[in-house]
Amino acid sequence: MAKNLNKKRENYLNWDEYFMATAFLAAKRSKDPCSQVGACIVNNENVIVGIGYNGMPKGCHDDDFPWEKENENPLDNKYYYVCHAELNAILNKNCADVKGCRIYVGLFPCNECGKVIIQSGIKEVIYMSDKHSHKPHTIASKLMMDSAGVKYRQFIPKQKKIVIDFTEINWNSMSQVPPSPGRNETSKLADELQGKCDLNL
Ligand SMILES: Nc1ccn([C@H]2C[C@H](O)[C@@H](COP(=O)(O)O)O2)c(=O)n1
Ligand SMILES: [Zn+2]
Repeated sequence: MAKNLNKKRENYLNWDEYFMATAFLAAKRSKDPCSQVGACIVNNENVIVGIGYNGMPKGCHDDDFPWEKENENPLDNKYYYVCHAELNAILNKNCADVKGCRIYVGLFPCNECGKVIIQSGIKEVIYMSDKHSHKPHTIASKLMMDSAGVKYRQFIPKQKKIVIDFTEINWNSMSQVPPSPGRNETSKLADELQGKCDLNL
């Protein structure tokens, strides 16, 4: 299918999709075998000012602390140790403060993160899943946010998946389709280079 190169692309990501996808990408860094959560903080100019994911504190090695969740000794479960994505995103901020910012996060923040969000001055939470909505830590978090005037809303994706394809950058600029399947990567790459640069490989 030929691209119309005179017109603006229409299927670009909107801001919510872009920032939620960024939070989900950050979650891919998590070592938690059960739940990978990412968070992305954005200022009023739609600039990302902090990113984080759930993980062990700095200096507490991933291999030395437990990832279990149901051990009868709480010291052998992850919960006392792991830093939540929202906390890490706030602590990782690359500006003086995050006052007036919004935070995109995969899971609705727990009460502890709710407190940190409120105290940091973040004004809006955009979350993907509210699967723990019935649990006291989520209810407490919402009670505090309601009282403190922190807004929250669920992100409803228009599309279920956003694909990142590292080979896309090599596709022919006149076509939206990837190189035809069934040939090895080297010959596809040669075709692309020839089409773009006429190198006569
Ligand atoms: N809003 C949230 C909720 C949870 N997390 C982290 C904390 C743990 O690493 C994991 C939850 O573990 P599970 O009980 O599902 O095994 O997710 C977070 O970072 N932010
Ligand atoms: Zn939390």
